[in-house]
Amino acid sequence: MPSSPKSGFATRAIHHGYDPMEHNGALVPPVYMTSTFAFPDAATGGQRFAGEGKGYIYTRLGNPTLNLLENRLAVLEGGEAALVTSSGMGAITSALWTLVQPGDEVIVDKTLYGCTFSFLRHGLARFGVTVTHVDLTDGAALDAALSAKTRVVYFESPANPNMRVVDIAAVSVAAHRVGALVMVDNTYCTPLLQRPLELGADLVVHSATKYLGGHGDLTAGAVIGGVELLGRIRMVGLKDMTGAVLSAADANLILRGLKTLELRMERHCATARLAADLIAAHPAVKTVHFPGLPSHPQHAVAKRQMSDFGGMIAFELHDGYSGGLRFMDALRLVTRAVSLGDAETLVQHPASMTHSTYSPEERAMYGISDGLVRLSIGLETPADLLADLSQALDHAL
Ligand SMILES: C/C=C(/N=C/c1c(COP(=O)(O)O)cnc(C)c1O)C(=O)O
Repeated sequence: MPSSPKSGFATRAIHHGYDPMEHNGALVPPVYMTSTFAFPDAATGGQRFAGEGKGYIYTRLGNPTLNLLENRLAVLEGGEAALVTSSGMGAITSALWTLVQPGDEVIVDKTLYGCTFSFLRHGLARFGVTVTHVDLTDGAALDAALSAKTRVVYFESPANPNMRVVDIAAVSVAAHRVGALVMVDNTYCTPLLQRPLELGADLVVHSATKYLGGHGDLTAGAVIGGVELLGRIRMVGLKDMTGAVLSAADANLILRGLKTLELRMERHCATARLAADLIAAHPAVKTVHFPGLPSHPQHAVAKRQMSDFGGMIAFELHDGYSGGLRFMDALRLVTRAVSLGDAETLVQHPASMTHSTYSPEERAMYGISDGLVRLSIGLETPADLLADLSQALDHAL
């Protein structure tokens, strides 16, 4: 096997779990574009359904291309097992439908991606699950909210869109005192910058649509954690509750994306630092939310649990939403679009776009102001990007 668990991140991302000499010398893993798998005889078919012996049955239950991607993601995140889904929401809902039942409680951070917020508030809550929003940057608030009914503590760090950073190790210690599971959405960081399982979390989820795929050409998700939990999430949440199966074609694109993940994240991070400094210095800007700035309220936590500060920036202009509109519409290189983690730098307005699932009152309560603008810093030549941001900010004065 070309790589070992002791190999570096990029080596494992490129080589883990695949040896060309076991596949006719094919450098690139074969893509199993099949929905179902033949049984050598009827008895074997029944044994496979009974979970006896190895062998594939049906792609929604498992597929060699998906399994290679799952093994690679597990080793990168430091987990025992992983499963992949057709979207980030597919990963999140497959996991939560498996883990909670009526009468349980889920404690979630105040700021979440809009559809995650909506699933929790308007989905799970309709089925007798109590969803409590807590400021998870406040340890005392979490301690006061935890109870024997708490099944899961869920958060994003950094959070979409206002970049709040949650202390993963501290929340994990508190949650485990009452026997709750800790589930961290690691989309913004990727396992290169942050590995929540190593900090005490029980599960990690990703929108692999973003940095892991890295090229804006697919939607996908992933769950990584212990083998027992992942087995339950696969056979309950994914197989039956959501059916959110990933295609082998898109799994292959993510395998390709992982090969350059380390290189891409290094570039995203380096350009984002330059962009954050430029934005913070511009007279049109009131506040910049970037974990790498000393002014960030959780800068010390970010420095401790992240190896770099990522490619996402959120900021507010003195002239609020109207200033934000002028800024966004003046951009010529940056693309006005939702999503993030692509080669192309993207800009969007959370209050009217990705977080429009929140009511105005909820947005005010959960720290998503009408004037907030979100940037996903891409891979363009930094000087070109900074020039575009600078000229567009001048329009927001
Ligand atoms: C349009 C989508 C955006 N985000 C999505 C997202 C998901 C959900 O991931 P799928 O979109 O279902 O792959 C999960 N977790 C996080 C932190 C996310 O940002 C967006 O913000 O721009």
